[in-house]
Amino acid sequence: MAVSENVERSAGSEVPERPDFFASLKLLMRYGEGAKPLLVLSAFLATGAVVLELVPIWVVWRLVIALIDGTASAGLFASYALIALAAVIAGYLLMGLALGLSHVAAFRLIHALRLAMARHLARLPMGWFAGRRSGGAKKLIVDEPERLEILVAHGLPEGVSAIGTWLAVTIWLFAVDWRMALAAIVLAPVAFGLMLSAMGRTSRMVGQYQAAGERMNGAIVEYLAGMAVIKIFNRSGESLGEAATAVRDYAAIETEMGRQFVPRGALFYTLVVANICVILPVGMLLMRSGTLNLTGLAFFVILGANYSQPLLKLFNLFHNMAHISMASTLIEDVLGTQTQTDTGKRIELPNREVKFENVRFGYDAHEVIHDVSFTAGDGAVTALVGPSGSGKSTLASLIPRLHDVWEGRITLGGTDIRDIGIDQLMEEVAFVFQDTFLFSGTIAENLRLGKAGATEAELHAAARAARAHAFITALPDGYETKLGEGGAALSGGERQRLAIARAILKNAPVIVLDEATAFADPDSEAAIQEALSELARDRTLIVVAHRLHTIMGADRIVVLDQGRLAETGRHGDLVAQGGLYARLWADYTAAQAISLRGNQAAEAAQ
Ligand SMILES: Nc1ncnc2c1ncn2[C@@H]1O[C@H](COP(=O)(O)OP(=O)(O)OP(=O)(O)O)[C@@H](O)[C@H]1O
Repeated sequence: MAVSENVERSAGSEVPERPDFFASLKLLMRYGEGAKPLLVLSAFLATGAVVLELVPIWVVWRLVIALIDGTASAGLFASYALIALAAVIAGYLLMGLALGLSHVAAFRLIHALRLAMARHLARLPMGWFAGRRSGGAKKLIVDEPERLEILVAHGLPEGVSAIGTWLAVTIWLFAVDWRMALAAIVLAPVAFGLMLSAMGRTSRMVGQYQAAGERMNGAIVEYLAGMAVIKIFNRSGESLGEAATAVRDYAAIETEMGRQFVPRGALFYTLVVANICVILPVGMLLMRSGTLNLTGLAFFVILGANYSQPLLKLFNLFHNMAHISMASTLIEDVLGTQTQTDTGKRIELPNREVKFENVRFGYDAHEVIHDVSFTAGDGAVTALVGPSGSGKSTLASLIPRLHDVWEGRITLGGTDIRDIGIDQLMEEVAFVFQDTFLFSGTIAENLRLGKAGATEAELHAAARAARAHAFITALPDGYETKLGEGGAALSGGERQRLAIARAILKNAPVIVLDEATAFADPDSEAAIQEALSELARDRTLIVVAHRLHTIMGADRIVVLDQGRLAETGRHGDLVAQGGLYARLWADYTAAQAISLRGNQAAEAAQ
């Protein structure tokens, strides 16, 4: 039990409170295979560029010395000007090249991360998805890796070169005069201390910021997705209110983070370039004492006052570091979430009998399936029935391992489904959902999800068997008709028949069918029943049944009551027993009679 339970429980949508400042580096080491050499080269080139940026400052210093010495001439000025110009142009080119490389490296890393996340997500338990609003999950997978761009494309080359150059020049300054060098660098630790404290303050809020961002994305996606219901109930004001509040909360946190960062951040900015205020008085004192000459002072005034400038390039990086680290922490969390176990084994199965043995399962800590055992015979039709919320859909979802059982086991042909490789299990079991999901794309593309590379003849045969061919060919573009997102252009019955055609194409020996609760019209329902009979032929069919007349001929009916097995048997025997099924049947036939009378009354009125 422990493993699956942990998988389900670790799958929630918790946002960590604080970021891990080393998370980005860990991701880069693990997923940056194609990016690392480019980054090293880029940092190298960027260091060259920053060194070249210092050349004009050195040139000014040399000219000042020449002026002091009285050796300055027009030729000297011209040649130094040329050196400065060449350095500026070369620096510009090197920096361009460095940034070009670092951007390619960033895109490679982001690409590798997205791919790794997409692969990983496909193997996560469904509980992970259920715990998130779709907008929040989209933000996590699409937006968060993007944040690494600032770090990799700008932060690393500019940061490494800035710190490298700063250190090299610091050593140079100390080599010339250690007292003046101390005066030049004394403010730097204070500036960095302030910056670290600013980062610490923002990092404390970044968990809230992230959660607010997920809430905002979720609220907006839900607002747009629920537009039809909102309009019907004329509730646009209130629903917009919820989305608007989420946006305001997000903006408020962002503003507060800015307020926390800016005072210290601005002071960092000021102190980094303020060392001239220390260099000048210390230099004057040393000159007075006769231990520093004018050229020495000029050196520190010109070079010492400017050499911290490259560190300003880190400002933007520092400002964003909490967000970048949080994004990396979240990505690490996703990639570290335990996936479903997969033995990868292919097992020769003697038959396709599905057996539940003392199965327990629940969501979060709440158990909803209690010790259920039954057998769905090979090639037989087994129906799961029970009052709403009794656990029918949950039980069905355990067969293709949308979730793993907590206790007990489910076997297919005598083998625990967790021992069968996921690829094989997916070939063995087709699942037709109650809410049929159709991707935006053509009908043919949607059908081919059942069998990649299926020929046109195969598509048509499956669609005919699913009683879908006629309505497909009646569409203007036939099988090439494009469906809107989620297949919005088709009726519920048509979507269900496409899903059945897809399952027929897949030709899996076990079909799990979560029967749709309502269909648009009796014609459509009759067509679906025919399609289902085709689908069930020679296959093990497990159907979650809502309309009991459709399963009167089932080989076995499994009746659930609040997650427990209440009774099993065939329709006639169960009705005769007078238990829960008999009551459900009585309610169902009474409801049918009422709707029949309603229809007759409507017809009579016409
Ligand atoms: N993703 C989920 N997270 C938490 N609880 C869930 C989830 N899905 C279902 N449940 C709960 O599990 C129990 C069984 O639900 P399930 O949907 O399996 O019942 P059902 O018999 O199929 O219901 P219906 O006939 O209304 O579709 C219910 O109490 C339900 O609230």
